[in-house]
Amino acid sequence: MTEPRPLRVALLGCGVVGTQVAKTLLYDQEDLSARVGAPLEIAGIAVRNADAPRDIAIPRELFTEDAETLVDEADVVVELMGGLEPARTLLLRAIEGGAAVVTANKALLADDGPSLYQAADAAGVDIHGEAAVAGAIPIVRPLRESLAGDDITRVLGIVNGTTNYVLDQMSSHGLELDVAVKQAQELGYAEADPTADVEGYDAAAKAAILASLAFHTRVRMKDVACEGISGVTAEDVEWADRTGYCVKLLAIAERTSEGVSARVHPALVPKDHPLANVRGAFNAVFVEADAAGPLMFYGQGAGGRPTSSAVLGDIVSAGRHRVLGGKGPQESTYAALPVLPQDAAVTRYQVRLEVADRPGGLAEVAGVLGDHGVSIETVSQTAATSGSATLVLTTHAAREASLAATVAAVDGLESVRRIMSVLRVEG
Ligand SMILES: NC(=O)c1ccc[n+]([C@@H]2O[C@H](COP(=O)([O-])OP(=O)(O)OC[C@H]3O[C@@H](n4cnc5c(N)ncnc54)[C@H](O)[C@@H]3O)[C@@H](O)[C@H]2O)c1
Ligand SMILES: N[C@@H](CCO)C(=O)O
Ligand code: NA
Repeated sequence: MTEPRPLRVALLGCGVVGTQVAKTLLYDQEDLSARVGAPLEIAGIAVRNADAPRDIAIPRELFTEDAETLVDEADVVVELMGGLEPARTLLLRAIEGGAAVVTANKALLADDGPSLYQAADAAGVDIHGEAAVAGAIPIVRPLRESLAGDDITRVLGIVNGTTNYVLDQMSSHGLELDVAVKQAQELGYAEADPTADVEGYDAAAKAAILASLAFHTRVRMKDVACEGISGVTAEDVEWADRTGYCVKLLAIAERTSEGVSARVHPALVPKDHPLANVRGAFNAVFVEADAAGPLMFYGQGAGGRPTSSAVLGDIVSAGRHRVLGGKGPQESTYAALPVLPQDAAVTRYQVRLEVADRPGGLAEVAGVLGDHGVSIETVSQTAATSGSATLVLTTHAAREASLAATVAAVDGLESVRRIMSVLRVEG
């Protein structure tokens, strides 16, 4: 039998994730090749500056500044640069040239996944993006393949390691938000511009990908209602703790009788809920499926080495298809369900107010909620400074739109000095 020809892997980008992928391809080459069924070789690594100082474990001759020529020579192109361009153009070039594509780029997949999937479909090549959602955790493949025979109703997850790390540090060590973000950058969790993490855009891209996979419906980044953690204060985290909750940035994708919705926002999660115990940069994704019931996926959602695990799994998968024939699953959007607007979301809320500590104040607030059809589940009042008190109300499930109108009306009451926070309660 003739020896299969080597598969040439082109890496685009050599940062936190790219460096780890390159090192494993070089040093675990024998095992990876055996799993693929053909020798895997690095064709080259495209970087901005081939002379920049880099990890000495990677031979210098692999670096090139000519990404286009490298793409044209490869069987599998692995994009680890991030950003929309030139990533999109290079991947389309790779696909059109007949190469399989692996990417960790959730921003690109959530913004323009359909063009890439359509191009891959037309060219008959694989496109894989396991690392794009929840880093090392296998979640894309389980949704696309293992659960393809079931109906998913809800996906609820902590999918951004940086913000989970930051909220955890604020809660357990009393750190300020910006100090904790710096640490997350140093640990290799944050995006090149950490605003994408802090403002929830990274989680929103992942929510769009999760919703698309779960509901067989095209959900793009622009469809996801997004609020990050920049408005979460040390006081919010402290009050959450006092009232039995943790603050977590959640990505939620839901199917209702009207359609599908996807949103990202900070939320209060009860301390006894498993999501409350997801610490540091770890991620967790809950999936509720009709027949399977609840499923939980948990693991490291960020960092070079954990993320490289998902990328390498995709490289092996794409390589196997090259050797054995066949190709990975295509995009599935046949259900084409309506994508619902943000104010259709229904959740419970915790509203914290500073009120004048005088008779009738609580009744006035309760009256406004009642007038707006928002029902109160629990209420507690704590005396604060002289003459004022902190009122913490938890509501039963209410529509986002009713709650917004209620909060505006409460703010207008004479007895209310300040709306301290309005946080959704999930889980
Ligand atoms: N770091 C993580 O924990 C993690 C986890 C999951 C997914 N991702 C995704 O993986 C991708 C890479 O992330 P990272 O953390 O390694 O980023 P990084 O910033 O550390 O690395 C990106 C590298 O690509 C290079 N690059 C950018 N544009 C280029 C161009 N035009 N030509 C050549 N090189 C170019 C940069 O110089 C940099 O070295 C991103 O899409 C990110 O969202 C990262
Ligand atoms: N910046 C991302 C990397 C993983 O996608 C995070 O913190 O989760
Ligand atoms: Na993953």
